[in-house]
Amino acid sequence: MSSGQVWALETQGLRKRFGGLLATNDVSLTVAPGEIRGLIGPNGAGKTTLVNLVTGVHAPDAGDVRLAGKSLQGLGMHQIARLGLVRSFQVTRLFGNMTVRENLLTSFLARRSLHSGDGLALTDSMIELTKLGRLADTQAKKLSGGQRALLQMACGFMVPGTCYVLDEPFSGINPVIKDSIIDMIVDVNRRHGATFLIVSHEMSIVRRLCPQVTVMMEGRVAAQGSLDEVARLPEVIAGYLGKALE
Ligand SMILES: Nc1ncnc2c1ncn2[C@@H]1O[C@H](COP(=O)(O)OP(=O)(O)OP(=O)(O)O)[C@@H](O)[C@H]1O
Repeated sequence: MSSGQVWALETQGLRKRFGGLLATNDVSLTVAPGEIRGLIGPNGAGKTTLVNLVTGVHAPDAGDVRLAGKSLQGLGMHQIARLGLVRSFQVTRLFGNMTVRENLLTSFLARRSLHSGDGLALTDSMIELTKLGRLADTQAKKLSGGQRALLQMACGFMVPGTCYVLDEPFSGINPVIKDSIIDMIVDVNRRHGATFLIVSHEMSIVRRLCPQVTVMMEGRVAAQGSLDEVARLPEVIAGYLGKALE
């Protein structure tokens, strides 16, 4: 990469202390535009803290976050989201009495001021991507848990994000829905050039989705490379207590 590279997402020396514990300790990483980056590491490594710092849930004690070259210093969660950094969709609320289609359209309309696009067309394309076509006019409360998770994620993609940060998007989700979520991420990445930072413990999915992963351990970036490269590093193996990254 040339030195003039503008990263989709960049953290510089991010530090966050909780009492005596440095949850993130000088974390610097760069994610290129259109990349799908994995963020892995053992329990307690600081991954969620990093996500919270990047998305403005926590203010860092030191360091900075840049989105497309612009510092996010001092900005709150909502301001950051408005700039196009969109967080995991586990928190997106669905309206149980509304249909799948209405939920998607509502997500679009709630952020209408941010769009230049056509809400109906985007809704149709999300219904196609999620393969929820048969259920498009079904109320959200009648969906299975997995289908609801899929719809929540699709609602998140109705936000015009340039960079999506997904924290454990596959946890507790059945394999069929997992595949649909993976397809949706790949499609949003290819079609809209969106950038992703994905925290996951599911190595087979990380291997499929993420050409490069960043490994965090004890609050620091311990390694970066392809999953197979980093899985061979002694310090990574030791950090996972000798368990293979499978
Ligand atoms: N709000 C908080 N107050 C105090 N300690 C916290 C807080 N949030 C996180 N921590 C601590 O910071 C460390 C890093 O936690 P974090 O949740 O970021 O790790 P993680 O890599 O996401 O772990 P996991 O994979 O288990 O979710 C842990 O020791 C955790 O207990």
